[in-house]
Amino acid sequence: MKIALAQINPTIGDFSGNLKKILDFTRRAVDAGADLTVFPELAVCGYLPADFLEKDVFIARASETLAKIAEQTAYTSVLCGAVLPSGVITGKHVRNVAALLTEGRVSFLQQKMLLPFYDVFDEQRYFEPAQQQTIVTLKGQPIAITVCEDAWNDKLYWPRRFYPVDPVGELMKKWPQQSDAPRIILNISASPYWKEKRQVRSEMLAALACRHHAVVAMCNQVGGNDSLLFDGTSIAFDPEGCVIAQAKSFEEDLVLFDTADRSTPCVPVAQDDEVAGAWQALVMGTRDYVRKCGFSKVLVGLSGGIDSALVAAIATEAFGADNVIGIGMPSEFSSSHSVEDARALAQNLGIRFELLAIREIYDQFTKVLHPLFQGTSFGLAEENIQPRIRGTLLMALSNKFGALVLTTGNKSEMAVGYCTLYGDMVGGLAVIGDVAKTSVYELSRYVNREREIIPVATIEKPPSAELRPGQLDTDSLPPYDILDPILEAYVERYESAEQIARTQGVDRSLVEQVLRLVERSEYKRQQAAPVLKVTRKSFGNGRRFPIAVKVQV
Ligand SMILES: Nc1ncnc2c1ncn2[C@@H]1O[C@H](COP(=O)(O)OP(=O)(O)OC[C@H]2O[C@@H]([n+]3cccc(C(=O)O)c3)[C@H](O)[C@@H]2O)[C@@H](O)[C@H]1O
Ligand SMILES: Nc1ncnc2c1ncn2[C@@H]1O[C@H](COP(=O)(O)OP(=O)(O)OP(=O)(O)O)[C@@H](O)[C@H]1O
Ligand SMILES: NC(=O)CC[C@H](N)C(=O)O
Repeated sequence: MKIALAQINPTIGDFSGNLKKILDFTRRAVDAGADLTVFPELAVCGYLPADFLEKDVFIARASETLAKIAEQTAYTSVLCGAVLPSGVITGKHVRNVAALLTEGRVSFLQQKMLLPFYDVFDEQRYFEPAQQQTIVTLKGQPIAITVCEDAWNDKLYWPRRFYPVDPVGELMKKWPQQSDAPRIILNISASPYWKEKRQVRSEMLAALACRHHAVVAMCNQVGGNDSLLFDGTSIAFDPEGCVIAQAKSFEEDLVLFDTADRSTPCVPVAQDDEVAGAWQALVMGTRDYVRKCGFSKVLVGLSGGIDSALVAAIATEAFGADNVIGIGMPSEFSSSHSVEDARALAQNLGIRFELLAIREIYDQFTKVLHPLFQGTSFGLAEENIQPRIRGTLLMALSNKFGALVLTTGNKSEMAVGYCTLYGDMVGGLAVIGDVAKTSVYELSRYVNREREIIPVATIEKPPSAELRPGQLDTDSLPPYDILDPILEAYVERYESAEQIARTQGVDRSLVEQVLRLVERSEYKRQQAAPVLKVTRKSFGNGRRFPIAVKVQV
């Protein structure tokens, strides 16, 4: 049997657009000789529509779309992720299903059994889990069908946690004894990216193929949906765990393999450069967020610093130089180099660069506030007026010209609250909000791999918010090479202060000071723009903490 993995980028709720994509890919797959074309989990409506799943009209449209796909692909067989009413009265009124479409109708449904509920996943909120798994036969070939998490109950992914049931094991027990056809496990997925995820995923699926002596093929969604970035990287393994087909990462793709063909040379799993991967993920996520929200142009405040430089480089790769505008807004505390460095970056990227003066506005603010502020000394209140003026100007430009403002804060700053609410936190998308400052440097060197795009001066100058004379980030924070490992251990791995101090050889009081900053700035993160997720644990709805707390770190 020839199977095609159709790795598509659906838009959540765009039933007609997703239908068109599914029909186009099916036609292309059949033209290439496919007997069965496989689409990702929830391909009909995109992953995850969240509370839209609670609206009857949404489910009705999803059901109608699935019926249209069946009708219009009657000339072949399709396996497609869909959502359907559950028909069971348990309080969860929908099912996450893999629908097999043959001869113009839904001929078989495999409902998802394991509903992930950790990190960014919240499927138990919506879906009715399957009670059982069934082997289906297509053209005389038995097939085991699973939906994403159903194949993930594996210690390679979860060193400490397992579900009590194993859908794949259950399916294999039901495999027809008399059949000498190859064992086939198909998995339709919406498996989001984080660094190293592709490695974990392919090791896990290869292990599954060997354990059950089966061909294992996974078709993954690609594209960005808000914070979630799907890398695609759909893949098929033979029963020895050799790769027999692999789709591209971060773009739509269609790959075919023959389940019985043992002549295909075993290709090694493509080795992924994680810095390049994160770059591609950020470009794709920025492009998809902005375009799926109906924008085509973006604005970035360019300070001459590295964060805004990296965000502008990502935006230029995503939209082309003509659609990115850099705005310089120096204040009296900006270094003389900041405008030169910002201008040099804009020139290297080929983007438009405009300067707006904030000095007079700042003076007006302080004049108006003077009667109330008099007798107090210059401090945070005055400092923060500057980013707030910049934020107001960027939003005015956004309103006038319909370009989305990109937020430039990195994960380290967001972790400790080193950013001004309603100031430099303005914007629709926190492009590098899951990139620690040390990784910002890594990515910037990657941007400059062939020629200097981000000026060397920008990379080499010590980080500074330039809100008061001679200010440096290190006045308030430990150096980033000490800060970032502490933050990673606390934010991503939930290690304790004692554990961090011991394993990193850092003074316990310094660790506690940093952890207190993290806890104290949760209110800022809950008001921040959505963050593109590129690590195992990012800020956003996969990391939920209350604000009004009194906790000991
Ligand atoms: N629990 C809570 N829930 C809701 N709101 C809460 C709150 N606690 C404080 N607040 C509010 O937040 C205010 C304090 O926050 P905010 O006004 O942002 O100001 P704040 O955090 O005090 O100051 C901003 C810090 O970020 C640094 N910064 C600013 C800009 C850029 C960069 C950079 O390097 O990129 C760094 C700056 O040097 C300074 O250290 C309080 O005055 C209060 O109104
Ligand atoms: N002079 C400026 N002109 C334009 N935008 C600015 C200026 N200063 C700050 N910004 C905007 O505010 C963001 C926060 O900048 P800030 O200088 O406080 O430190 P940062 O977080 O280290 O960022 P960067 O590395 O981009 O300077 C910048 O990324 C930029 O988008
Ligand atoms: N959609 C899903 O079931 C995704 C869960 C899976 N463990 C993943 O991260 O890829």
